[in-house]
Amino acid sequence: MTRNWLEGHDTVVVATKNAGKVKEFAHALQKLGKAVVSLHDYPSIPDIVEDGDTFAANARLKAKATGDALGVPALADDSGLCVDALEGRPGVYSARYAGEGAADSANNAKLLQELSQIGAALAEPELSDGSKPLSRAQFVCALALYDPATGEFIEAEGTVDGIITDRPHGDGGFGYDPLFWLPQLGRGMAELSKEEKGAISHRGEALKLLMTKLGIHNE
Ligand SMILES: O=P(O)(O)OP(=O)(O)OP(=O)(O)OC[C@H]1O[C@@H](n2cnc3c(O)ncnc32)[C@H](O)[C@@H]1O
Ligand SMILES: [Mg+2]
Repeated sequence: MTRNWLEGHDTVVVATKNAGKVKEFAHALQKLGKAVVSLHDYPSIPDIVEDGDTFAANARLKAKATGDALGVPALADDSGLCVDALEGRPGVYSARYAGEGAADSANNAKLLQELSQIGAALAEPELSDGSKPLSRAQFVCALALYDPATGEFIEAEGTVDGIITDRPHGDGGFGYDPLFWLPQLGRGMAELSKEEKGAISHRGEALKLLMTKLGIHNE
């Protein structure tokens, strides 16, 4: 176990420009009495090039660039969707699947279009609303917490398995959530509250592991 790097910090810097991630971290860290600030609060930090080959490498890049710029510990999240029928794509390219700066809606449309092009279909019954299960998939989240004072990282990774369906379910969450069905719950990821998503998601799992590594017990 490492010392608790967040001790003495009422605010955690999360090295992200993704508003959906900010909301989820704010919700989770509020329970520890910590507020969250993000790259939206530091517009002078230059755009960080995410050119790592893995989620973990990109999370380290974002945490280091931000922590070094601000001189305080920074937490970064690199995450994405790995779809079995697409041999793990879009993976680390999830944010720019439909092009640089693509909106979530464009990425979701591209996912359905590619799966339809290759005729992806799971040999499983339709859902009760008639939507079709197209492929197994996994959300992955790599977290890196970086301390600029020592150059050290603490890292954690989480995953959640699900199924991509041919139509959306729910309008909560962000990103690919509307197309991600959780057969184990019989609900879509975008149908879950923040609390429910945090309890089962890739990000929730990674965060729990990170907190354990920091010696913080959050239950
Ligand atoms: O790099 P930052 O600034 O953190 O923001 P980003 O949106 O670019 O984040 P990533 O580079 O980690 O790319 C993650 C992609 O995967 C998607 N994604 C990540 N977590 C997700 C979740 O919990 N639910 C749905 N989609 C998710 C998200 O919408 C992005 O398209
Ligand atoms: Mg990104």
